[in-house]
Amino acid sequence: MLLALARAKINLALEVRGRRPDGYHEIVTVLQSIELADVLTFAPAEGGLFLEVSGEPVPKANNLVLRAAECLRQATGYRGGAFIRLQKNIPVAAGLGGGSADAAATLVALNRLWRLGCPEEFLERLGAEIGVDIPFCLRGGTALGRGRGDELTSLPSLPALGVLLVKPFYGLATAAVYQEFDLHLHPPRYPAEEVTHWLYKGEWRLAVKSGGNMLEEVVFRRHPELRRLKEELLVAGAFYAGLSGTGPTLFALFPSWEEALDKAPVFAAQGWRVWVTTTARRGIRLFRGENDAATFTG
Ligand SMILES: C[C@@](CO)(OP(=O)(O)O)[C@H](O)COP(=O)(O)OP(=O)(O)OC[C@H]1O[C@@H](n2ccc(N)nc2=O)[C@H](O)[C@@H]1O
Ligand SMILES: Nc1ncnc2c1ncn2[C@@H]1O[C@H](COP(=O)(O)OP(=O)(O)O)[C@@H](O)[C@H]1O
Repeated sequence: MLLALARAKINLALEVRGRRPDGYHEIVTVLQSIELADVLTFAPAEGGLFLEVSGEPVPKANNLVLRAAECLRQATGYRGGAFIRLQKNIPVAAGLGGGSADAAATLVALNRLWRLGCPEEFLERLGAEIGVDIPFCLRGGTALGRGRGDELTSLPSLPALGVLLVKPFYGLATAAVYQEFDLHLHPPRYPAEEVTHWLYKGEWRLAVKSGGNMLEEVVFRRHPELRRLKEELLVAGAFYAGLSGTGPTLFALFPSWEEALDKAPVFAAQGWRVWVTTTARRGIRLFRGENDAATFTG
């Protein structure tokens, strides 16, 4: 049996440079892994792929875990199956890349469980066909994403900073936010370039403070409560506060986990969902466990 931790991501910066002929958007983004993670277990099975889900509500049908497993089987011609359990801790449709993290963990774990020996680059390419954030979730740490967001360059790591995640009870669909972005004119901004510049200089404080997300304006226009929330997170002393991906989660960066924890109750008391975590240097972690295939209910 294998156990995998699938870490979520935040976007320290996100620039949208325009639409591509393939319908996607050309973006430049700085992606950062965080310790908030889903937990998945994998055991061999005959006769197909079986998934059990607990925790945050996410549909089983068309789940990215099953999509990733099926893609790996098709790409390699492997015939065996797996029992997979997903304990969903990362909120869904939140801008935190939870589904991509699960798909990435599935590719890594099944590659090991099924002894396929696929190289990392192969898994990254396969992952990119399923979702553009999957290559980053495989690699983890801090990285610059170009193109659709899946052409990656690893960047110097941040120290372990405290991360306060604050989310409303609704989710937002990625495609809908990008579509809405196209309806408006946006002044060009280059936060990803700035963050990257300061990270290479070893100035992580300046790096995180120069972050920004060009999708924020369209999301804030429809959800002015999120604009106010961002202001309050900054007033609470965050180095930086902003929308992660297409949202609706806002993240705020603090010098330590304790300081992020200290601020959390204020926002929880206002009725937001909150999580306290830290930045992470890795994406997926794999552990070998006891063989408990027999205890699976499938
Ligand atoms: C915005 C970001 C930033 O990291 O993350 P999330 O907010 O989704 O977490 C990513 O660009 C999303 O990543 P991901 O959620 O994996 O996207 P996909 O499933 O591949 O694409 C969903 C849809 O979003 C739109 N899309 C996605 C990426 C991109 N560069 N341009 C787009 O226009 C397309 O309409 C696509 O069909
Ligand atoms: N394992 C999974 N975890 C989360 N979402 C999933 C999963 N499988 C499929 N989905 C679907 O993918 C969509 C995006 O989910 P998610 O990755 O959580 O959001 P985001 O792209 O905002 O980071 C949702 O509509 C959800 O129903």
